Amino acid sequence: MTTISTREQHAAAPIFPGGTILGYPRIGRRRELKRALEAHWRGTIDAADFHAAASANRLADLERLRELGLRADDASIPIEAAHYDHVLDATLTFGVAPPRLRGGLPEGLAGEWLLARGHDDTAPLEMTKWLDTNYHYLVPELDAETTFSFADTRIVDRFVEAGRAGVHGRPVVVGPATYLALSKAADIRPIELAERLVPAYGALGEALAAAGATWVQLDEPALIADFDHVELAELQAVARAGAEALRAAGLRVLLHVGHGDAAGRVESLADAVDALAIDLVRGGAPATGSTPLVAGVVHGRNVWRTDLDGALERLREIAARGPVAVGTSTSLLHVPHDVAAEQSLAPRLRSWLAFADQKVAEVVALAAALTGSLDEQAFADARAAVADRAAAPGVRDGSVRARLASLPSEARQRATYDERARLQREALELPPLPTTTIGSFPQTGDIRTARARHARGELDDSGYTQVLRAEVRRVIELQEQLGLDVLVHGEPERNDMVQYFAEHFDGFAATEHGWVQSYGSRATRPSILWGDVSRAAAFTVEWIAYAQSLTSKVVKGMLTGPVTILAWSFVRDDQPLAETADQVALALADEIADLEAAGVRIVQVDEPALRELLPLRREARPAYLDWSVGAFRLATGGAAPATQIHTHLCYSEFNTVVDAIDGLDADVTSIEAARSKMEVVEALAAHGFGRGIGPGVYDIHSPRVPGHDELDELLATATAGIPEGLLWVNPDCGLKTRGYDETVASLTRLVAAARRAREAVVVG
Ligand code: MET
Ligand SMILES: [Zn+2]
Repeated sequence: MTTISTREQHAAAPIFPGGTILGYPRIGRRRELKRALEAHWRGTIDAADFHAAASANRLADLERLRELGLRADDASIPIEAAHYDHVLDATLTFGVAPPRLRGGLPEGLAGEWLLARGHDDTAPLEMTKWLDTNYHYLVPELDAETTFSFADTRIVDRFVEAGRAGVHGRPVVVGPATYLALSKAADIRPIELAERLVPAYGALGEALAAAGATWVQLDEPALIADFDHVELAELQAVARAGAEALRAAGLRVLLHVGHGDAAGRVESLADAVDALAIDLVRGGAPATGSTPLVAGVVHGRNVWRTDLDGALERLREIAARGPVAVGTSTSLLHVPHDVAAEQSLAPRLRSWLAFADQKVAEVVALAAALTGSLDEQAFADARAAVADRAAAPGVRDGSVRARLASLPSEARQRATYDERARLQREALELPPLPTTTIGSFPQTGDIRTARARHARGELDDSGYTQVLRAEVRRVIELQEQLGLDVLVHGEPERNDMVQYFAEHFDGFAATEHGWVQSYGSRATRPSILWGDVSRAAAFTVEWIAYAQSLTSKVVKGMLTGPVTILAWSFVRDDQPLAETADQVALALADEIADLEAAGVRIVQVDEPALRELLPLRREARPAYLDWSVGAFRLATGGAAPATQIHTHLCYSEFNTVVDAIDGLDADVTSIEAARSKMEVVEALAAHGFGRGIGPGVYDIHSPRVPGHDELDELLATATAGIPEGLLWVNPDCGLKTRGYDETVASLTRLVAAARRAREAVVVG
C-alpha cells in the first residue's frame, strides 16, 4: 500500500476551496478587546482576566467566521489577533528590544505595554500609519547591534487555541521585508539586518509546524510600495528568504501582498511560495504560472457591496489561466464588523453596504459559484443593490456640480504671504514664539455622558448646549490661567473631528456601531460619504463665537480639512477622489466665510491625514499631491489676507511631503515632531520653509508629562532650525484622549519652556 504524505495531499487539492479572507477586525463586535485592555490598564482586571477576555474575543470571532461559511479544517481562517498591534506582535515574537531598553524590557504584558504606551521616563515606540490606512502601528527601533530570536510564542499559542476550538487555522505574521522596511534605525539601514532576522522566522516556523500548522500567512505589503531607503529587489530578496525559512520548517506559505497593484512586483517570488494573495480591486493579476492566486476581488477596505457578477467574471478569467481561490483585497481589519448592527441607517443606504461579515459572505458565495454552485438569490440581490445605488437621488446633486464647474480662476489663490503676514501681525499682536494647542481638550466622562443622554433623548438640546458651554468656559479659563497665547474652544461638541463634519454635511451618513481600530484600544467610527457633499448652514460658528466672547485673547476657529474628511470616512468609489475632495472643500469654504463674518481672526484647518493618503507608489504621488493640496487651497482660498489660516499635520513622517506642506500655503503649520525628536524641522529648514511653523514639543499619545529638560532640548532644536518670527510652541496634537491632570501639568511646562526659549531668543 502506498502512503502519501500530508504535504502531497494538500498539494493535490485546490487551496481554500471555500474562499478565504486575509484578516478580520480584532477589537470585537462590541469592542470587547478595547474594554478589556482599558480595564486592565486601569487595574480593574488582572493579567489572567485580561488574557481570558482577549481569548474569549478571539474565539467568538472564529466561531462567527465559521458560521459565515469559511471552512474550519483547511487553514482558510487566518489566525491573527494582536492585543495591541500586529507589528508589535512581530517585535515581541522576535525579541526585538529597542536599543534604549536593551536588557531592560520586562517580561510578558508589562513589556508589551511599556513599548506600546511608555511609562514614567520611558517613551513608547513611535507610532505611524500602516501603509496608506488609518491604522497605526508601533515602529520597531533597531540599530546595528540588534539581534533577533524566536522569543515569544503568542503566534503559536493562538494557533493552538484555535485548534482546541475546532479550527485548523492559518497563523499570520508580518514578513521580514515589511517588518524591516517599516522599522527605524539610527545607524544602519534596517533592511541590512535581514540576515539576522530571517533565521528567527525559521524558528517560528518550526514551532508552528510542531504544533500542527500546515499553512502560514506571510504579510508582505511592503512589496507593492516604494520606499526612499530600500530597493524593490532588496525587499523581494528578504521576502523570499523569509518564505524559504518557513517552508524549510515544513509549512506552506501564503504570501499576502494586498494594498494595491502587485503586477510586476511578485512574479519573481512565485516559485518561493505556495500561494500569493493579491489585490485585484486596485490591480491586475500577475503571471505566477502554476502558483495559486488568492484573488482579492472583494474590496477589503471600503464598505460597498461587491458587484458579484463582475467579480465572478474576473475570477473565471483568472481560473482559465491557473489555480485560483477567492479572497479579499486586504485584511478586513479596516472595516467594521456587521451592517446588520446598523438599524438606524436609512434602509436604502444600508442595502448598498457590506462590512466585514457581509464581505466574508460575498467571498463564500463567489467561491461556491466558482466551483459550480451559484446562489442565484445572492447574485440577484447584489445586482439590484449596485443598480439602485447608481440611480439614487442625492448621489448626484446638480447645484453642487454646477458650482464646481464654474469656479473662478482665483478660487485657490490667496494674497502673497508677505502681505498676509503684515496684516496678521497688526491684527493679532502676538508675542514671539506664541503658544497654542491643537484644538481639543480632554473629553471628560461628563461630556460623553451628556452626549449619550442627548442622543437617547434623555437630555434636551438646551440642556446639552448648557453642558457644552460650561465646558467651553472652563477650557477658556484654564487656558488663560496657563498663560497660552492663542486659545481654542476645546471641541467638546465634537464626538470626532470627521464625524462631526459628516453629520453637518449633506451626502454623508454616520454609523452607530461601525468601529474600526485606529491604534491599540482606540477605534474610530468612520462616516459613509455616499453622495454629493454640501453644507446647509454654519455649524461651528456659534461655539467659536461663544468662546471668543469669554476672553480678550484670540480664539481659533477649528475645521477639519477635505483630505482628512475623505481619509477618515468610507468614501464613494464611483468618482475620482479629487472631485469628492473639491465638493468638501467648497462646503468648508462656506464655513470659513461665516466664521470670518462672525469676527474670527484665526481659522485652523486640520489635515492630519495628508500624508496618509499619499500613494504607496511613487508614480502616483504627483497627481495625488496636486489634488489634495488643491482641495485645501479651495477650502481656504477665499479667506481674507488678515485672517490667519493654520493647518495641523500629525501621525506620519512628513519629510517626504514638505513640498506639499509648502503648497498648502497656510500661514502657520503645526506638525507632530516630538516622538521623532524634531526630525521634520531639519527637512523644513532644508526646504527653506518660510511661513509659521509649530513643531510639536510633546507627544500626546501617552499620559507621560514631558520633562523640563526634554522640552528645552526640543525647543533648542526648533529655534536652531526655524527663524524666531516663524516659530510657534504647541503640543503634537489635540488633547481629547488625555486626562485633565496630565494635560494641566504638561501645558504648564510647555508655557514655561516657551518663556525660557523666548528669553533666550530675545536676549541672545
Ligand atoms: C488628529 S489631529 C487632531 C486635531 C484636532 N483639532 C484636535 O485637536 O483634536
Ligand atoms: Zn493631530
